[in-house]
Amino acid sequence: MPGRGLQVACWRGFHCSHTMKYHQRAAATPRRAIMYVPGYDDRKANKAATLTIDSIVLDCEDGVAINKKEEARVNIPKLLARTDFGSKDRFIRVNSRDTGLTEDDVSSILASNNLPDGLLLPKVNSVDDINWFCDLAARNGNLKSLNRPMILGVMVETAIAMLNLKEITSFKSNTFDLQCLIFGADDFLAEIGASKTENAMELMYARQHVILHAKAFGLQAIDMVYNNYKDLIGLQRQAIEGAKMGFTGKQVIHPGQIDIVQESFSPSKEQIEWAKALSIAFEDHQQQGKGAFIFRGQMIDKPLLLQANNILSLINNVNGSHTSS
Ligand SMILES: CC(C)(COP(=O)(O)OP(=O)(O)OC[C@H]1O[C@@H](n2cnc3c(N)ncnc32)[C@H](O)[C@@H]1OP(=O)(O)O)[C@@H](O)C(=O)NCCC(=O)NCCSC(=O)C[C@H](O)C(=O)O
Ligand SMILES: [Mg+2]
Repeated sequence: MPGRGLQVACWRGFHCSHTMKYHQRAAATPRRAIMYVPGYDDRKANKAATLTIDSIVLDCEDGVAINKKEEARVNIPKLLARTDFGSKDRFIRVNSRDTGLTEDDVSSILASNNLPDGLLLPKVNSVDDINWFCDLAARNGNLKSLNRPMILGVMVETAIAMLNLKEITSFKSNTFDLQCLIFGADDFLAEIGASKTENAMELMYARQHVILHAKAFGLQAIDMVYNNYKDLIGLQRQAIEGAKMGFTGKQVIHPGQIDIVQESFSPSKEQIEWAKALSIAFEDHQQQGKGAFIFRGQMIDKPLLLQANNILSLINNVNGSHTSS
C-alpha cells in the first residue's frame, strides 16, 4: 500500500450494521481544507471567492476583534448575497455560548434570506450547548426556508469537551445535520496550560480522541490550525501526519496553506491505482472462492478492500464536488 496512509478511512467505506446509521448520516462533501475569513473583511472574502478550496468559514469569533463583532455579523449576510463563492461550502462561525454574543450573531445572520451552507459552533462543552444553540437558531432564524437541515460543525477546544465527546458526537436533530467535529487546538492548549511544541506531542492524545469519536459517529474530523503560516514544510509535515492519523481535513488561516493541505488530504495517484487494481483482484479471488490472497507481495482480505473503497469514494467525492487539487 503506497503513499500517505488511510486518512480516507472515514469516508464511509464501512458496512458494519451497528455503525451504519452513523456512517450514513455523514457528508460526502470533501472538506479537506476549511479556511477562516474574518467576517468584516471584504478584501479577504473576495480573495477567498477566487481560490480553489473546499470550504470557507466566515468568522464572527476569534478572528474578529471585539470592536468589530457587530460589523462582522452585519457584513456576512451582505457578503453571502453578493459574492459567488462557487462550489465552496460556506460556513459561518458564530461566537460561543459563554460570550453572550451568540444571540446577536444568530439574529443577524439567520434572519437573512442568504443563508450559509453550514454553521460552526465553537467552544462546545457539552451536548447541552448544541441543543441550546439549535433552539436559539430555530427560534430566531429563517431555517424553515431551507428545504434541508442546516449543516453543523462543532468545535471542541476545552478539557470538559474532551470528556463529553461521546454525547456531543451522538447529537441528532431534524433541523441540524451534525457533520464535522473540529479540534480547536489553540484554545485547548490555553485551557490545559500546555505549550505548543514543534511535533505537537502534547496534543496527540486529544487529536486521537477527536478522531475516535468522530469516526465512531460518522462525522468528519477536522484537524488543528498550523499557525506559522509561512512555514510550508512544517505545515505539510503536520497535514500529512493528520491525514495518516485519520483526520479528514484541516483548518487553515491563509491562502498559502490551501494547496498543501488539500493535497495532503487527497489520495495520491499511486493510492488510486492501487485501490482500483486491488478491487478488481479482490473480485476475481472472491469468484474463485478465496477470501485472502497475495497482491503485490501483501496479504489482502476484506479490510484491505474496505480501505481501497475508502480511497475510491474520496476521490469520487472530490471529483464530484470540485475540480480542485
Ligand atoms: C494571518 C493573517 C492575519 C495574515 O494576513 P496578511 O498579512 O494580510 O497576509 P498576506 O499579506 O500574506 O495575504 C496575502 C493575500 O491573501 C489574502 N488573505 C490572507 N489571509 C486570508 C484569509 N484568511 N482569507 C482570505 N484571504 C486572505 C490577503 O488579503 C492578501 O490578498 P491581497 O491583499 O488581495 O493580495 C491573515 O491570513 C488572517 O487574518 N487569517 C485568518 C486568521 C483567523 O481567522 N484566525 C482565527 C481562526 S483560527 C482559530 O480560531 C483557532 C481555533 O479556534 C483554535 O482554538 O485552535
Ligand atoms: Mg478556538
